[in-house]
Amino acid sequence: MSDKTYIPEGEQAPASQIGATLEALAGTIHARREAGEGSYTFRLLTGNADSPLKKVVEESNEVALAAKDVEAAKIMLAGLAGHEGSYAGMADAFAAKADAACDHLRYEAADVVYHLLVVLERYGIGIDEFAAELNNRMTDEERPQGAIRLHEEHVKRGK
Ligand SMILES: N=c1c2ncn([C@@H]3O[C@H](COP(=O)(O)OP(=O)(O)OP(=O)(O)O)[C@@H](O)[C@H]3O)c2ncn1[C@@H]1O[C@H](COP(=O)(O)O)[C@@H](O)[C@H]1O
Repeated sequence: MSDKTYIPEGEQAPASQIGATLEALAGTIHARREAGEGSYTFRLLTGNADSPLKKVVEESNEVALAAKDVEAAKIMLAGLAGHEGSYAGMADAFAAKADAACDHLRYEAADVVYHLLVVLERYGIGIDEFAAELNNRMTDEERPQGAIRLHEEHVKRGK
């Protein structure tokens, strides 16, 4: 746990699926600091600083394009509304396109998260400290019990 963060006294840290997944991935990425040139993650962590940053930008762009593909398929589907009987084949095809585009969106989103975690690791920001950043933005009603927080002096409030 980073010394910039804390869990309020008397609260238990929560357990969750996405938490376990992100923690395992962040742990793997951290361990790759010692892996050597054969590891893609090692190369991103130790090579040219621009490489992982470019990947975050590139993969974020892929997320946007994938989402636009979902939108396009949905627009085509909506255009057929009320005429599905006459264009049943087309409606099925656009529905399948939208579904495949959602799969692609999820895939690219995972690429963004992986590369983002690599960037955070490169600059020594652990997964808990990142979680604390998100937790600090939540209202007391939204935030899970025991969620880790940032100490006040590390809270940034934007420019
Ligand atoms: N989660 C990932 C992960 N996600 C994406 N990538 C890599 O990121 C790169 C993305 O490159 P590309 O731009 O070619 O993207 P693409 O996905 O092929 O296609 P597009 O995004 O262009 O559509 C590929 O080389 C992927 O293998 C990842 N590489 C590693 N991991 C995790 O990190 C661990 C350690 O990896 P290594 O260091 O390579 O052993 C792995 O076991 C995984 O758990």
